[in-house]
Amino acid sequence: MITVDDAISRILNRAAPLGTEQVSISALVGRIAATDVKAEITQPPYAASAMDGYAVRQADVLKGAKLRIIGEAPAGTPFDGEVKPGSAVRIYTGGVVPAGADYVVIQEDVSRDGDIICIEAEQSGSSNIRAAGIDFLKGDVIVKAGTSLHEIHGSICAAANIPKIEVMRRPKVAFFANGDELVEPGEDLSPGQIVNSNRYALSAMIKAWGGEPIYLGRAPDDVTVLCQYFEQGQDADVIVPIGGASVGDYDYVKMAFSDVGGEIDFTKIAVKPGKPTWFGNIDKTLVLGLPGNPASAIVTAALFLQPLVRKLGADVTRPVREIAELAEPIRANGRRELYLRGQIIGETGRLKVVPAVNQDSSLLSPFGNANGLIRREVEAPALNAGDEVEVIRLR
Ligand SMILES: Nc1nc2c(c(=O)[nH]1)N[C@H]1C(S)=C(S)[C@@H](COP(=O)(O)OP(=O)(O)OC[C@H]3O[C@@H](n4cnc5c(N)ncnc54)[C@H](O)[C@@H]3O)O[C@H]1N2
Ligand code: MOO
Repeated sequence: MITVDDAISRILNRAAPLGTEQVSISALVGRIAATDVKAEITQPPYAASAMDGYAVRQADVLKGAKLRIIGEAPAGTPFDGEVKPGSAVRIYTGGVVPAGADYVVIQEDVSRDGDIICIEAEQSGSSNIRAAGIDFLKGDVIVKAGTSLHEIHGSICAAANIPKIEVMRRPKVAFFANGDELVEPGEDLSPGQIVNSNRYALSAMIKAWGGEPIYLGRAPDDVTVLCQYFEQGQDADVIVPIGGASVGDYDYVKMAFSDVGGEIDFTKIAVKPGKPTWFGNIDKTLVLGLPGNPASAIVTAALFLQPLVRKLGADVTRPVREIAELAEPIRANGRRELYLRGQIIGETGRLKVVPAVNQDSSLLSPFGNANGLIRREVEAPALNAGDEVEVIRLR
């Protein structure tokens, strides 16, 4: 058996970031920028009025001054003359500030009589003009390579006149559930059957980590059929078989894996839950086998699949260990690194964690509240409420 840290390094040593692809700016959320993105234009492209009013020369804006309107500059249609002393151009928010003008007096501060305006209020403070380029200049880096792209980046790129950008390719993660006992949610259960629940958490987690989950289906305990599942997954970057990882007479997954030419890297990790987790490759496709017990599948996915998916996608985010205060006492640990499910509450720096009462690796209900894991080293001593532990967030 290898340690958790060894397993993570061995997995990551085999993984290099994948290539890049272009996506429309309407589909960039959650992707990782592959290159620096430089603005194609200056924004705003011209000095623009921030208010509805009159573009004038600042030297003219004295209370009581009368100015003659010589034209208008609505947004989209610049005025092509020049504002000379004593004149004004009717302007609207977003309109191009005409030559000669360096101030916009808001319409609330003037009275108008035909072509003449009179400045009624003392002017001070802002010119109400947005200078060209106050957002960014042509050629500025508006998104750095490696940025995890969020909801607003589409608008930032659009404003910079960029309709498509280069992002890292999403790792394709093909996964299947193994076991004769499995049926899909909503089906009737015959004696001995159990609902295939792992599929849902796995699919959502892979997506959340920036991967593209591809569910291959439910494979029976049959080596020939399992071989077909591995073959179907070979276009993916990673194949994740769930279940059949252990040593039972019906745990056929690794048999099928070697029948299709798979090479094992390791077969067991000193971790609880998740001991039967195994890793290898079929040609260029990495294969990470997870145990079938639901809590084991979820915890091992978070510990081992997450860094793999993120590294393939060039996402530098990794599970972070934080310190939290125990709300309940916990027992001494044994010979495997232990990950207890727990509810992390409070703010960073003052976290508390409440361990789930039952830590059996078949249980899903504790995850209703549990949002994280308590990490316990091999042979760690019993701890009391109030003692500090390391925690890792699941969500
Ligand atoms: N003699 C030994 N027995 C077991 C060992 C061992 O070292 N020696 N390891 C145990 C550990 S630890 C684990 S974890 C389990 C995992 O075994 P498998 O990966 O082979 O998982 P299965 O046997 O296929 O299933 C275990 C359990 O989980 C249920 N299951 C499976 N797939 C799903 C799914 N998609 N959705 C919901 N539930 C699923 C399955 O019905 C079983 O109840 O092995 C121990 N045994
Ligand atoms: O290690 Mo298994 O994953 O405890 O239940």
